[in-house]
Amino acid sequence: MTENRESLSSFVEKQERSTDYDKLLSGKVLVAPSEDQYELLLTRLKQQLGEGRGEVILEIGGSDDGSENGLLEDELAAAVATLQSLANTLECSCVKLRERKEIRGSVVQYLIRRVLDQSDFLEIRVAVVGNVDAGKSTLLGVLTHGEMDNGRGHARQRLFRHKHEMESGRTSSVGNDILGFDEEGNIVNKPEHGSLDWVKICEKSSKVITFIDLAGHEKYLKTTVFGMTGHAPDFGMLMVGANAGIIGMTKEHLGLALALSVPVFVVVTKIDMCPVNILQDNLKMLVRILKSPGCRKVPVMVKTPDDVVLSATNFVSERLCPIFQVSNVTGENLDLLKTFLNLLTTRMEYHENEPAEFQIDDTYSVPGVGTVVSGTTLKGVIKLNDILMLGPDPLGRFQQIAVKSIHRKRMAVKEVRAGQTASFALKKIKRSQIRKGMVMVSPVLNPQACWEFEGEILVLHHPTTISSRYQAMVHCGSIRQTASIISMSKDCLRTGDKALIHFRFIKHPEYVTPGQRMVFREGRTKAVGNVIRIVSHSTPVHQGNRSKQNKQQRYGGGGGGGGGGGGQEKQKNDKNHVKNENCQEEVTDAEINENGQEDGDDIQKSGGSLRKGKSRRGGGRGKSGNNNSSSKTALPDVTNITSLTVTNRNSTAKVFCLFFIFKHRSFLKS
Ligand SMILES: Nc1nc2c(ncn2[C@@H]2O[C@H](COP(=O)(O)OP(=O)(O)OP(=O)(O)O)[C@@H](O)[C@H]2O)c(=O)[nH]1
Repeated sequence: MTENRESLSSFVEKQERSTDYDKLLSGKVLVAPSEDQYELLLTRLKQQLGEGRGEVILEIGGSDDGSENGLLEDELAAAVATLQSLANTLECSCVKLRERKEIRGSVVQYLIRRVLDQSDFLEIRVAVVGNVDAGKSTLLGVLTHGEMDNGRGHARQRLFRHKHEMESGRTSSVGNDILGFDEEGNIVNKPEHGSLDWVKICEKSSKVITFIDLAGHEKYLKTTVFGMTGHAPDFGMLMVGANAGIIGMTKEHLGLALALSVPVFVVVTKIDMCPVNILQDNLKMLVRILKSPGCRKVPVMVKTPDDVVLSATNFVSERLCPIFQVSNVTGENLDLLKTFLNLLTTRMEYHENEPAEFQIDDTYSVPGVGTVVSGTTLKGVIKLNDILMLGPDPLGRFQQIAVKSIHRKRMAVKEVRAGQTASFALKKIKRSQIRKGMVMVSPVLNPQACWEFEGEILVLHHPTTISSRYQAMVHCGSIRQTASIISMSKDCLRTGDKALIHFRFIKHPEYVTPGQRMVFREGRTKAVGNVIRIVSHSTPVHQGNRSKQNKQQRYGGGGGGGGGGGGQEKQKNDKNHVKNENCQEEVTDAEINENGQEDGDDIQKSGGSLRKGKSRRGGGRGKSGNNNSSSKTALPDVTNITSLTVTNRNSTAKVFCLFFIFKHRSFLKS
């Protein structure tokens, strides 16, 4: 505990020294400002609110150089009155968070939060990860519904979205749950008959925390990675069961958050049922892992309201890792966690003045409304009736689309800004024409899809070596598609190696932009990096030219750099690719299946493409074959698999013919 305090205070000291501490708003000038000083204070506070997207935490009476060791009682009262007047002028609330005594007097921290109109609120996204049974869904149920758990899965029942989740008690899809805070920091969630009215929550909230509830089981890892990349979380909440400790997927999920530079805080659950010695051992192990050279975090146990404010105000740094110990059954320490969530501020920089960019992470068909897409606005502002370019389709084309209506957390709004998630109802388009990973962007961007791109990646884990022709799943924003390595800046890659890699998507072109973070993954093999360069791709214009164009795209004509292959292989691939173009609906179907039902993780073999998960699961729908064909067809390196399958199919056909002839020999003779 003492060690913990030391690490937190030394971390905070370093942070404060390294940042340009705002003496104006924290200093004595607040006690009795002149008219000019008041104007200056107003301008500075406005600026800080802008930087903090509508809120800021201010400290009065302290300074980093020790020149002001707190304010006397009457000074403090005057300073607080000035701050409150400034807040009122800017239509903000002013809530006291914490007070401490220094040599001379008090140092106080205040939360200044802009009072927004009913249709607006600050949005923070928290991805909830951790091993199966760590208590993720239970904690979210308890936080959002305000009712304790019974230790036997009572609280999580409200959050499950599928019958099989109810039955198995396991989350399999990406879920969204919201927790609203008003300007004073009070929770506004008020369940009525067990369910929450999202619109009411949003209307009453100044800040809404969206929890992206991810699956803990390894077989749903692909969905979990999608949640981390496609839903653009601001923070990661890593859940650890007190009695189980760091087991199963915990390290994998922590590694993923680190790889994607998502700041993580840890919540240790079930402290009510864990013997003290086991809890201590597991905490020691957790701290050791967080401090290890691979993580380089500064773990801090959050035990008091003071710790909460300190860790929340310093959490913008990726290095600090607050640890909470809670019980979903007794409610112990849940208040600390709630206060912490209320104080979280978004870490991402969003560019509202740039042309609009929206990434689609889900599609729906709503009766009476039509096709609806949901996702995150990455840049710009999107307004009702705006015309955007939607794409790329399987041929890499974009089409104009009009925004019919906009919802933020189920609440109808007129516009949505960068950093906010939203759902759009679209005019004149079928759901089957849209898939996850597509984007809607401003026409001024003149968007181009690409088959190939260059990325700089670091291999975090691979049991052997990665070489050209290796295939794995690329996760990049909400894009999730297998890509093959065309060439690399090194002959082969092992764990820890970094290289510049030329990738090629195997199914259809995608919209990727330089600088985007990406994960390249196959089972537990994982590499992370950034998109460096797009290898441009000329979009086919005429349907009639499809087959020729595709041939060109696949073999370098359209984008250059495609792998070689014999003439026969080319023909085979080309034929199969034409089939691919028509598989849009099937792709969408498969995606729905992944999100909604059992989500078998794609397991792909090096140099081949054996999609275990999908083919196993997709059988029921009778469409899985196409998935196989699309992966088989795309690249020369998988032709061995293709010919193998074809041979197998031929031999099956031969056996069937022989059986048929044998069975009906008498009839055939006659
Ligand atoms: N005693 C006790 N039980 C808890 C606590 N938190 C969760 N549980 C129980 O632990 C079990 C597993 O909780 P879940 O919330 O389903 O775990 P999960 O991490 O969401 O699991 P997946 O959805 O499969 O990833 C349930 O039976 C909960 O009632 C806690 O703080 N104390």
